Amino acid sequence: MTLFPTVAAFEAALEALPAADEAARGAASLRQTQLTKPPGSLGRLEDLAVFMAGWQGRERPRFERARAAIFAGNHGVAVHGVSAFPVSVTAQMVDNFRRGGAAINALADAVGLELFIADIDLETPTADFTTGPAMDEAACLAALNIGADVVVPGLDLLVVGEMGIGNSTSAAALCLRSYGGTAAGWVGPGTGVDVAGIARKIAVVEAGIGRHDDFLRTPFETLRRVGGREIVAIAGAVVAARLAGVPVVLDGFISSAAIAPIAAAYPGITEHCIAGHCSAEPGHERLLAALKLEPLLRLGMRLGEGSGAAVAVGVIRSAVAAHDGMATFAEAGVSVA
Ligand SMILES: O=C(O)c1ccc[n+]([C@@H]2O[C@H](COP(=O)([O-])O)[C@@H](O)[C@H]2O)c1
Ligand SMILES: Cc1cc2nc[nH]c2cc1C
Repeated sequence: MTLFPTVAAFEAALEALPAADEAARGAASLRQTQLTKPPGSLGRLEDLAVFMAGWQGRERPRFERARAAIFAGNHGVAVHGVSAFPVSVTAQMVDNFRRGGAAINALADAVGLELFIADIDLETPTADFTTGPAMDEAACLAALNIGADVVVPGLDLLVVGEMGIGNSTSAAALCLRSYGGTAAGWVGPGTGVDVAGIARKIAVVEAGIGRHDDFLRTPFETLRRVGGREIVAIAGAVVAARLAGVPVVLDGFISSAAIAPIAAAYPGITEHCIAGHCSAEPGHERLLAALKLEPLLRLGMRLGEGSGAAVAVGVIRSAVAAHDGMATFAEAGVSVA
């Protein structure tokens, strides 16, 4: 099924984002007060359980089927020497994901996440956005729908992650356009570029935003002109998950930047999202503040590929398990008086 057959369909979805189920949230909050613990003593686990209840629309959220969708794309701006690694690594890492040898394979296994890998036209990198739009409208719509398609019926939680050499430059451009500031404020080492590499990244971000400035008027246009296919797919997956009532765990700087153009125009897009962690990429802290998301974890990770979000899923799983498995005061015969 094509959830977003046209740009207008995508924009209509953004105008009508569904809200959480307040009755389910209320029932879950009440249950939290009845469980055998002092009120509030499970801290953020309590909020997570209520959050999951609200988006799933059930007092006792399920954790039977959780999926990590990892999108991969290649970037034309990589020709400017903005990454510490060659573009060929993107496809090689996708092979590694498929063979089970990457960090995300081990981390997804550890928390019971099924893994879905979508590599998008790796042999045809997006165009260099310093000279023209990264994608045409058809390619951008196709990527949105590749993302939307990962939201299959029956999912209880979706993790979004990415792999794409050069994509931290694209992410910085999306952040600059969405939230202002300076290119230097959003650019960081990514895979580990040196000071000269950071200067090249800043120049590329400035050139890209300068080149497209007048045309970056909608989330779609911003994603199309300075985004990348894996980034657009994440945006499509996050919006599709919202329409399906599936809570989302965002990974690092690039995954979070994928929704920045949408969030700048429609701040409510983050309501069904959890920031799994705050990565070591310096722009991520600033971006999460702009998105008004408090990260679950701060582990100094900067890998991408959904890895930090996968670790955070362990915490969310624990929150749901406590909410579902604990006895109430009445059941346990524990007297509060
Ligand atoms: O998730 C993050 O915050 C993160 C921070 C730095 C790098 N990465 C990963 O590294 C790649 C982007 O870095 P770069 O230097 O190639 O732009 C891409 O494959 C990301 O998954 C990811
Ligand atoms: C090896 C490698 C693995 C990655 N996983 C996500 N981004 C990555 C970038 C590199 C370079």
